[in-house]
Amino acid sequence: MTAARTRIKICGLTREQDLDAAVAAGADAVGFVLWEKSPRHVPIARAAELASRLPPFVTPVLLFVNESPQQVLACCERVPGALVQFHGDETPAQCQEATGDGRHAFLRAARIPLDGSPFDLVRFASEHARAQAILLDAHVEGYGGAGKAFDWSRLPANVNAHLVLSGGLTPANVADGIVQVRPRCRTLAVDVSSGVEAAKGIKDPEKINRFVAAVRAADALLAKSTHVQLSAT
Ligand SMILES: O=C(O)c1ccccc1N[C@@H]1O[C@H](COP(=O)(O)O)[C@@H](O)[C@H]1O
Repeated sequence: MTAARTRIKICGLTREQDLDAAVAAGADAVGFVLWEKSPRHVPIARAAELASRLPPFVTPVLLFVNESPQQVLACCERVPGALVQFHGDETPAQCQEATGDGRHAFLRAARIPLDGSPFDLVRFASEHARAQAILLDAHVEGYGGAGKAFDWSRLPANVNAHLVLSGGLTPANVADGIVQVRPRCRTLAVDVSSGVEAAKGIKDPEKINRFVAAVRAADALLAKSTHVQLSAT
């Protein structure tokens, strides 16, 4: 399946005006970083307050790094309809326990080496088969949100999973990322934090708009090429 609309997640929100800008631009999901060591950290009460502004069909995502299952579950109770993002070293069993045995859907981040050393994504996706999607980020110190892109061309040709491409995406490179990664997976979403910021935790509405426009342009390009391929058969 290559012609579906690319879903968009804007992550690391800390302010009402940034959340509103993401929604107005057409984001499908917005992320709140609950890991205390992040410069974008928000306490759960603040995440819940921001999430309460969301209109229907925009999903709040709660990002954790190696958090206890009890705490993850308690946070999910505070944000109805939240999707969980595990961005640390969580095992499949820990993800399962922390989401109440499947009560809450979750994304599992795969951290792809930047130095070209091998990473078995097909195996990782199969080990984390209960994840709604596998989120791809660059392997960086501090777990994520570093604005670093890995080499997309090294991904396997066929990953039987829904993927979320992240790590160093910007309005300038996201279309290339979509064109390279979409054909390799079941469906593709993109996730951005640093690339639409004015400063850490502070988003730039103009960058958000340009990011969303670039995603839509890539979608249009792919739809056109799929149409050309279908007409030729
Ligand atoms: O945003 C953070 O500070 C963060 C901290 C720890 C783990 C993940 C974090 N952010 C996520 O990292 C990816 C890539 O972000 P970027 O666009 O390269 O800045 C994305 O999923 C963020 O949600």
